[in-house]
Amino acid sequence: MPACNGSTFLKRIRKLQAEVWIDGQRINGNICDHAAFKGLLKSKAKLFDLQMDLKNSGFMTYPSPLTGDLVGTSYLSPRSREDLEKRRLTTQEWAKTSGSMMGRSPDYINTALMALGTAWDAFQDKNNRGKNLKNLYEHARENDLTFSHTFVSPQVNRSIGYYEDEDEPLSAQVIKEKKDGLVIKGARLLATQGGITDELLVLPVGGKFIKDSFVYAFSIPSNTPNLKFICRESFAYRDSQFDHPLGSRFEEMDTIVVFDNVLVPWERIFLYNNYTVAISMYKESNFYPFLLHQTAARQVVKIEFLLGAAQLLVDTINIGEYQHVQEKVSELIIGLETMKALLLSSEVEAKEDKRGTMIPSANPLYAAIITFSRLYPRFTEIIQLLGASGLISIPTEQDFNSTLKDDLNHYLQGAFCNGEEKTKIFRLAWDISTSAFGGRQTLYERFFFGDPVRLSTGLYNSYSKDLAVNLAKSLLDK
Ligand SMILES: Cc1cc2nc3c(=O)[nH]c(=O)nc-3n(C[C@H](O)[C@H](O)[C@H](O)COP(=O)(O)OP(=O)(O)OC[C@H]3O[C@@H](n4cnc5c(N)ncnc54)[C@H](O)[C@@H]3O)c2cc1C
Repeated sequence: MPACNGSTFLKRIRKLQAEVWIDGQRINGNICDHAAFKGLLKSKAKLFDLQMDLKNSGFMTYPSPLTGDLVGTSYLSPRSREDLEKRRLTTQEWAKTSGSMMGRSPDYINTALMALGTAWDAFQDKNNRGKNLKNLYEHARENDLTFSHTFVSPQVNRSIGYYEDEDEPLSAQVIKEKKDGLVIKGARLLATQGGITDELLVLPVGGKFIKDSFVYAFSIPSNTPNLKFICRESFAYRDSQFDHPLGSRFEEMDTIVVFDNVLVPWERIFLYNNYTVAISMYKESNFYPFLLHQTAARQVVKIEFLLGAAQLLVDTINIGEYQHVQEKVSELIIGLETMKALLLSSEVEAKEDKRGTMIPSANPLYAAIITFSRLYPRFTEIIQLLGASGLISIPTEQDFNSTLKDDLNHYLQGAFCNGEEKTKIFRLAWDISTSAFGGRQTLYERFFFGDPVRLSTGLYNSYSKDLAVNLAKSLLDK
């Protein structure tokens, strides 16, 4: 089955029956109907329907190089700037359905698989691990699979000198080699959407003190025996779209992943005990530029959404004449235009690599992700500063369906609308900026791509500063 629609996707997830725990209980039955997941899964299903919509078929799908059947563009290995544009448009078309509140729409990890799978030869060894990766990429693309992923070890002790040396494994590690595969025991953080995607992609954790038993990468079905996903508290705590316009539809859930002696078949492993590959794999596959290109495309839509929400607040209580309000909204406009410029510049400066893959330029994309991790918390703050107490005077749908309706419509009216219309807008702004769902979004945009401090260090170390230094030097003695 190539590119699929929403109902095929939901059928697969329903059948999966992965071991997912929430509030101390293992989920039995249809996870697609569970209060914590049903909103998100319905929203994800709509993404698949959108890609199958004929009016989008020009850019959201392309003919598979294996079969000629249409497959999803997020799997497209770009050969030209036009391909990069197609990838960007696909991401943005999906992002618009949620105002980019679904950070893990399937295109995120599909992009990772595309990058790794295109460079499969770099993983090839006498055990055919590169071929395993190629098979994984093709299998995912041809079946339109969805993935969650993990590459962070438990946050136990992050000091520079810490070296895990416990009898009982903490970070997931290889504890046994068997005839049919590797046995993994221990935990990994933090798989967003863990247990509700077809597969879990497990990538090596970074760090200087990496042990042999940590040098592995594989993908396994989410329902692999002894693989547990432990959920945090759900932020989809009300069904009502009026009450929780975002949380009720786009709450993605984050999970701790526990490998309780999980057997990973050899054919699923594309890296094991090979430091050379572990160190070079991200650079060799252009993993980061591709993931950042998807990320920046999504984040552009997110700022646009926040800008729209901020302007709705301004209009609703008619505060647009104040200069500081104009300045605050302008901050969003400047952020949007900056992110758009960085994204497009990554495409203009794209270059072909030795495999003929068109690689977006990394520097503008690093600048974008680091900038965005600072902008986003400021933008949610601006929404709070503009909305003020209106963000908390937000009665529920039930209130508006009760005898209170007339009072609420009258006393909560806005400059040009009744109380119910105003509450709808302010509930949206509250769910962006102030609810538990909104708080998690802010944390997500700060950290999901890694610690922004260390990302800046990476940029400092990789950025060629010679031209700038020479320019400064040239002016020293004039
Ligand atoms: C909502 C959310 C969803 C996420 N989803 C996923 C997912 O699906 N898959 C996944 O793999 N990961 C996911 N992550 C995890 C993300 O990759 C990490 O948050 C990120 O890499 C930072 O690691 P950490 O959280 O362990 O923070 P830590 O590394 O523990 O950092 C904590 C603090 O210590 C400082 N610090 C620690 N070590 C150093 C150092 N060496 N140098 C300088 N400062 C240091 C940091 O700057 C920070 O202030 C998610 C995170 C969030 C918040």
